[in-house]
Amino acid sequence: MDNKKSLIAEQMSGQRKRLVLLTLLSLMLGIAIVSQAGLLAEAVQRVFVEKASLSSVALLLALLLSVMAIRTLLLYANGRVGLSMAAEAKANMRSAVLQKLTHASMPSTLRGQTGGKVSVALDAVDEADSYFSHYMPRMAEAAIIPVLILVFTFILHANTGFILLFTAPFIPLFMILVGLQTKNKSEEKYAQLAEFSGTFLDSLQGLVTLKIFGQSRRQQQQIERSSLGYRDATMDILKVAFTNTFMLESIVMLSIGIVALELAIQLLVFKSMPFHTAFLVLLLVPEFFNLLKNTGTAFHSGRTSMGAVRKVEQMLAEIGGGTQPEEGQQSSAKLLRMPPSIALDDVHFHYAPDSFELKAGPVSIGPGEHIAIVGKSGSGKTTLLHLFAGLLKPVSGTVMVNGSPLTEWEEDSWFEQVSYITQHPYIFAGTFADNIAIGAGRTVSRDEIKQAAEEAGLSTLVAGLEQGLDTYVGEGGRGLSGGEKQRLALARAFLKRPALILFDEPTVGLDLQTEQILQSSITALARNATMITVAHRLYTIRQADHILFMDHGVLAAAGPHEELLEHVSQYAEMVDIQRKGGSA
Ligand SMILES: Nc1ncnc2c1ncn2[C@@H]1O[C@H](COP(=O)(O)OP(=O)(O)OP(=O)(O)O)[C@@H](O)[C@H]1O
Repeated sequence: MDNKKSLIAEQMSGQRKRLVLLTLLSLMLGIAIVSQAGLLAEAVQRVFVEKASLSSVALLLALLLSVMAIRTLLLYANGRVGLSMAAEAKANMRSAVLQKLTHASMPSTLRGQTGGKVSVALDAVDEADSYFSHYMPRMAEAAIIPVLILVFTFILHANTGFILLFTAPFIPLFMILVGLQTKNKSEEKYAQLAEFSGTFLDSLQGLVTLKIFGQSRRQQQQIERSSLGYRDATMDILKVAFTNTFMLESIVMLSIGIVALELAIQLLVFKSMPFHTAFLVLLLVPEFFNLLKNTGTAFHSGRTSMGAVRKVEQMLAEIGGGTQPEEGQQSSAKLLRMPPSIALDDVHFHYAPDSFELKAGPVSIGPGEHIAIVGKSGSGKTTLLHLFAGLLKPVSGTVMVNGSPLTEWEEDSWFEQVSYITQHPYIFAGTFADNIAIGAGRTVSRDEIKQAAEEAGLSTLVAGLEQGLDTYVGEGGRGLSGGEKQRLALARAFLKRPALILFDEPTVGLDLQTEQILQSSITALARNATMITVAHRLYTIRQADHILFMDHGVLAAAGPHEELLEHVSQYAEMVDIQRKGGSA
């Protein structure tokens, strides 16, 4: 997406046809308003001044009724066009946010508070609605109809034309002043809402921790503070809105009063104009000001929307493109489903310029080899695993897969080959079966899901549940232990049959039986795959073909276990500690 062009301008340029339609509808509406006033003035003139019979004006009244009906229809059509513009724009903005989040590099996606992002993606995008459904239709009307009425009034009675010409500019002038103030306030409101949502979600997720540390009262006060901040920001906007309405009403009343006074003087004192003309002008003037007044209100909500859209733009800019390759630069080369060879060619990575740095390479992993990454806590094991997975992009150097840079392989075909079993797999709100099925990336039969659950050692657990595979898990559902979650992630992997397995071995001690189930399932899964494990258990380390030993972000040594034991003293020390402690 081109960030230099504003999000609203981008949406508008995609909706040119609807904009033309809005302009045409507004023109027709203007003609209907003038015709309605003309017909009404004519009917009143004939019935009340010329005392014509009701039957002689029947045709005129029928015509008047049809024009009124047409005017209503045109207003409805105008609203419909605005609503469809808003629906399309909101859908586009949400998909832009989602696309950015899914395609940006992992660190930039994770930056900032989740609650804040949710509030921007939902509430701020929703607020953009009124720009398209309200502001744009009113602006199209304001650009055409008042001009039409003004020209017509000048033709009928030049004095009124001059009064309108003199008083009307106060309305847009006032709108601009108020609008500028509202835009900043609205941006402030969305910043406050994002902060409030972020604090609230954080507190909900960390409720147990807060309770244990006796911090729930402090957090409650913080929520209260951010909710009051949001309230104040909203009240500020409402204050501006009420002042705006009051001022607009005053200007309109005053202007209509001046016109009415001038008409009365012309009609009664100077007797220089016929009743028909005076009445017609008096019908048109409120229409003129009503339109401008509606535009004023629309302008206010338009500016509020623009503030919300600015928040969406800011979030898109903050997520940024990361180190994602440009579109078109990505190759369409598809990987074949077979264990890949992976190599690191002097890879250098950091999360931010002055943060943790990782240097690794050259490293070469053959197809089907099983690798263990070991090292102290914080030495960069998980970061290295993410670099292998392509979840993080190196700052310099290259990750090679089957002899070509990883970026040259089609991203989808790469992730189709990979299964990543983290220590804390994410369980989506849904049934056991749904959660296992997402591993396949295709529609799978109930039998396949059952089979995968069995292979991952989940069948005893599932059999003990009243609703079996249809039990709700994840948020709002039945809770799962760490070991159960990892087995569920394994079941996903069994459905997928990956060519590359990335495994973050649990650091917490699982009971012997669970550990054995996990171990034998992983071994079965890895039979025909390349596997890279962040290893904490001596057993896993010994079983690996090669060990990558990380020390303070640097790949300090690589080779088979026995060789490292013999030649790398720090490695030997670490293994010794593990042997004494059982596991790291
Ligand atoms: N998203 C991030 N942004 C900035 N720094 C990070 C980020 N993730 C991790 N780090 C830092 O990078 C360093 C390496 O982290 P990493 O998770 O790779 O270590 P590890 O060896 O896997 O540790 P452990 O065994 O404790 O899980 C740590 O100092 C950590 O604080």
